[in-house]
Amino acid sequence: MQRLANSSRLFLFKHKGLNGTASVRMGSNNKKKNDGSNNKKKNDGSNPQSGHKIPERLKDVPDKENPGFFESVEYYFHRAVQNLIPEFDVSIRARKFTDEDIALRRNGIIMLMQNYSSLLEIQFPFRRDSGEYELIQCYRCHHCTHKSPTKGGIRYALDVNPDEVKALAALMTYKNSCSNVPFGGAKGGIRIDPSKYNNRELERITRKFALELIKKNYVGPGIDVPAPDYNTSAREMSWFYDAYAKTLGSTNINALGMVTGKPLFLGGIRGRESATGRGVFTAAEILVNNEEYMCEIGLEPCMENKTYIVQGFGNVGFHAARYFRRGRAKCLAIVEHDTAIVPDKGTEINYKDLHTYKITKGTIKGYPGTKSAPTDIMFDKVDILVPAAIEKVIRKSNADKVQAKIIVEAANGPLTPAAHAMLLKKNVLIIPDIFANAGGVTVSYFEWLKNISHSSLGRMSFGYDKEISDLLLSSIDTSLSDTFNKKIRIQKSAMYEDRISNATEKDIVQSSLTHSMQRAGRDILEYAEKSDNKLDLRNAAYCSALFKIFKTYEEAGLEG
Ligand SMILES: NC(=O)C1=CN([C@@H]2O[C@H](COP(=O)(O)OP(=O)(O)OC[C@H]3O[C@@H](n4cnc5c(N)ncnc54)[C@H](OP(=O)(O)O)[C@@H]3O)[C@@H](O)[C@H]2O)C=CC1
Ligand SMILES: O=C(O)CCC(=O)C(=O)O
Repeated sequence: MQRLANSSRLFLFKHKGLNGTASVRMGSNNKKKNDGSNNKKKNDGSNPQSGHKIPERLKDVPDKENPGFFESVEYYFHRAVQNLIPEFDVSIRARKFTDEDIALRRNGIIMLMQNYSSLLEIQFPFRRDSGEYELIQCYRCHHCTHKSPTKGGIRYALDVNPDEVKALAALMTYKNSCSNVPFGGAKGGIRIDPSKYNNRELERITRKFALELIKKNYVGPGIDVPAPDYNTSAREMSWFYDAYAKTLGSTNINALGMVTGKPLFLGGIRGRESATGRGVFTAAEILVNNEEYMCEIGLEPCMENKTYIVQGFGNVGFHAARYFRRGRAKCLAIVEHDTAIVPDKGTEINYKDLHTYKITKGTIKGYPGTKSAPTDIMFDKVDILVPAAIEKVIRKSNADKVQAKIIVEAANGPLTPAAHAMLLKKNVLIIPDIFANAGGVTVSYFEWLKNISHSSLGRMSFGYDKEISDLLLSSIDTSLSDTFNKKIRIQKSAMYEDRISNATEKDIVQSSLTHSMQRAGRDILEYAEKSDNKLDLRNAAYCSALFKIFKTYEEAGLEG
């Protein structure tokens, strides 16, 4: 298939920002032509000709087998900034700054957008039920605070460390912006293997961590709002909330908004638990239904019968797998760290049942109607690979084994920059984390809105909407009857009747989530379209995110 992307093409596009419309040339292509070697982007997508340089310390990131997680995100950040310099400058120029000031101001904002704002490291002694003491290490990082509150999950794992939380917090800043969630970015974690603690111990650890953050005014409904992530769920969020409600939050009417992903009866929202997996599927669907993109990678533009493999059968993987099945895609394997399972020919996995099986048995191994397979089955030939476990699972040393045509990054950072570059070269379509897994934080935002407005979504409008639509139909009846001079009654379909009479919060959450993903997807594809490589959706997603953050900082002013 002829690639549409062409590195020697000039792209003139219009950006309609708050300061009006500006024409900008993107990337390196606005350079005059020479021997052709100088004015092209490099294979890794970086664009040295833009005037913005990737810092020397990050130069070898795209070659490393195991780069730092934060430096990988920084590397993607700088690649995107190289593409955005002309847009940034047009935006500043419109505010009547001198040429010298434009460069200073632009570089100042770039510095703000890249670096984290603060990183809190907490250690506290903890007495186990056995009587032994341990020192528990926890972290919370606030990345960009251009919008308040900051937002991002809390994970429990042995490899939680400062580098990881910084990277995950930065990803949250860019993810929120990419999906138009009006928050800054944050992330936190506790360095424990939760499977080694009983429930009472986990509750005490969670409450202690929460209290440390509360005492320091580091979390709160308008400051920083945690949520579930790897190895945490609604249960930990309840403990977190309760620790706040019983202390500083006892006088705060918005206390419920201090954490999201809570259980329903504690201010949670319908649809949050499945939101990340649902969003992963929606992101995939947007691309899989796009004829041009499917033509580029040689696939039919429809979800039906596409094959998929999911790595990680936790919250995100479970729901993503369920939605792919609902979209009539065909599961080839589910991969966990101890095993993989492959459905017997002609059978389909009932994911809810498999989820219960995993909770009861502690593994997916032996699930009826499936065979065990080695975990490297994830590198088999498949249309869609969904890594939904942890970061850096696809690296320089195994990227060439990947045979998938599409990778949907359900986990945060599952590909290293080296793997990303190698797979792009192989024409693999990578749907990046900051877009693909944004469903979770999007619905967390809806939960926060519900909490601070003290009303479930739709509560004040369902009855009114029904009355108005009944009135509309009866006025159409009257008008048709008058026109044709006989009694005419519009028949309501059963689906309409059901939707309008039985509307629930979940309907609003799900349709708003789909709308939000579609809008973010459109913005990303617009950036991809005007770049040198339209398959590089990561770069396009970063551009989409960074421009909005840039505008926020720019318009707020930098002197405060
Ligand atoms: N929860 C959310 O709303 C969001 C999560 N994410 C990201 O999605 C990813 C998964 O999160 P989530 O589903 O919540 O976490 P969970 O803890 O619910 O699930 C993680 C799953 O991955 C499995 N797993 C861990 N390591 C491996 C491995 N090396 N190979 C195969 N499977 C593995 C775990 O198995 P086991 O149980 O045996 O350990 C578990 O089944 C993380 O990167 C997270 O940051 C992103 C956005 C939102
Ligand atoms: O729901 C949220 O606030 C954050 C979810 C999260 O941690 C993530 O998107 O990585």
